[in-house]
Amino acid sequence: MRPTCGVQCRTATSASALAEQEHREELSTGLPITSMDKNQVAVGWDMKTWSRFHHQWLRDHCRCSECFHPKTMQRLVNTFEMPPDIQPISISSTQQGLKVVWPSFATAADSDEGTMLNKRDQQVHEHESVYPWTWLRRNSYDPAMPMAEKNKKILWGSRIAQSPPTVEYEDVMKGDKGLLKWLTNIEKFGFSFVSGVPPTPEATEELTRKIAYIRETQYGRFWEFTSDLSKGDTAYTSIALGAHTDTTYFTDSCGLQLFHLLSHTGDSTEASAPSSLGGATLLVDGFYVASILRELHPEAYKILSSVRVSAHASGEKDTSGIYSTSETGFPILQHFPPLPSNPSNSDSSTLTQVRWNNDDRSVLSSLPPSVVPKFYDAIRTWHSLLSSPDSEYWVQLEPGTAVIVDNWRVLHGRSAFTGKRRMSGAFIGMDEFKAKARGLREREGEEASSKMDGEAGVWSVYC
Ligand SMILES: C[N+](C)(C)CCCC[C@H](N)C(=O)O
Ligand SMILES: O=C(O)CCC(=O)C(=O)O
Repeated sequence: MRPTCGVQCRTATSASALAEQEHREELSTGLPITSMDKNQVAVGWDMKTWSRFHHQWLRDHCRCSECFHPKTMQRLVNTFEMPPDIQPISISSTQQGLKVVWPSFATAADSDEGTMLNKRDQQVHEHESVYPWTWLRRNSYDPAMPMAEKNKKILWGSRIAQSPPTVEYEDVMKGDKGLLKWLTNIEKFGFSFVSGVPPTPEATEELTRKIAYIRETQYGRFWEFTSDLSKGDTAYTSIALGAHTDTTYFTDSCGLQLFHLLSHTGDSTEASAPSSLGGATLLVDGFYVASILRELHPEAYKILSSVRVSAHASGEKDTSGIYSTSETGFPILQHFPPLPSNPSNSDSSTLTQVRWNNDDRSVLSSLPPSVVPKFYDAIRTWHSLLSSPDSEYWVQLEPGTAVIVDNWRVLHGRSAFTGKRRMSGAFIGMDEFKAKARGLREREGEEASSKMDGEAGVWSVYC
């Protein structure tokens, strides 16, 4: 017997009579007004704001437990068994959301021979879907109704030093609330300190894993490094490193990077103040600097947003081989959707990633000759803004305070140093970071109004 969709099914005649009665009610209940024609359902959010949803879109997006697996959150309804011209038997506004009664058709659950209903039974069992209003509004595509971004980015310059975003280690380790605060800091500012971290590799790794599993690279998983050239990269020296993002030579650059200075002592045995030994950390908000570049040097902005730059890492070529993006290259400033050739201030392209490491930049071999001088002018302008006192935030890390950066937005660097310096940290993938933040947010119930569990199925804001 085919499982029903967990709600009462009705025969066609009673459904339309009931819908008529419900329609009269909805006008008096302040619920969104609904109507339909042969292709779409219209939802009136207020007298001026309407959304339209194609019937097949609605049926394909039913989230009841028969159409959408309640645990795996994967589609079960067979999109391709659904008649392209499917039409509701009835629609109505309810407190729970838009209710639609559909004619039945075979679904994935029915594809198994043993459960196929005979034709008569199929006609009796309509299928009822309920679409929560907030889910519908968030997923409106005609027109699109993007919800106000909850955690708008806060761009910053050197003055962030006055009150840098910080969370307590204890809070992060204690539970979801503290962890979400940390991740929200990263979403807003592109970085966050964590104070009170035991200055050990073990505690630092455990802290990192509160977000997600570590992204392993040619440098290992969780790393401790010092100036011993144990790996073929200048990070393993004591020279100064200008503001850069890491792994520009990966198609998918690492999303987050955590740093925790475990110790820094002079060459001789007496104690020495870390600051006298150098090794200060530099942070720069690449989105802040890009916003200035776009405003003051639009031509340079366009070049950094269009020229495809390749990068490489070949310091471990005997073991990990040669990483290179020379086949494709990526723009220094990546947008979604891609920046149009003649960007206007009003265009909807959003800067999504800064990919900049001048030390790892490979041979420029694909630029038209006429563009070469313009490219150098553009990166010189970019570099001058990145390295301006207004952009640079210098901080002397100390054991006990870790810092994590969004490696797609915030550039980091360091001053040269002497003495024995042990830095530790790890990379985390951008997808893993975002997935964790979404999961915490849903669990925190911040989207409670968009989520409904129970008979009508499981509704999540994101899927
Ligand atoms: C962090 N750790 C020292 C392990 C690796 C540093 C990698 C630095 C490399 N030039 C890049 O930009 O990716
Ligand atoms: O040693 C540091 O403080 C930073 C090193 C660095 O820039 C990197 O690992 O990418």
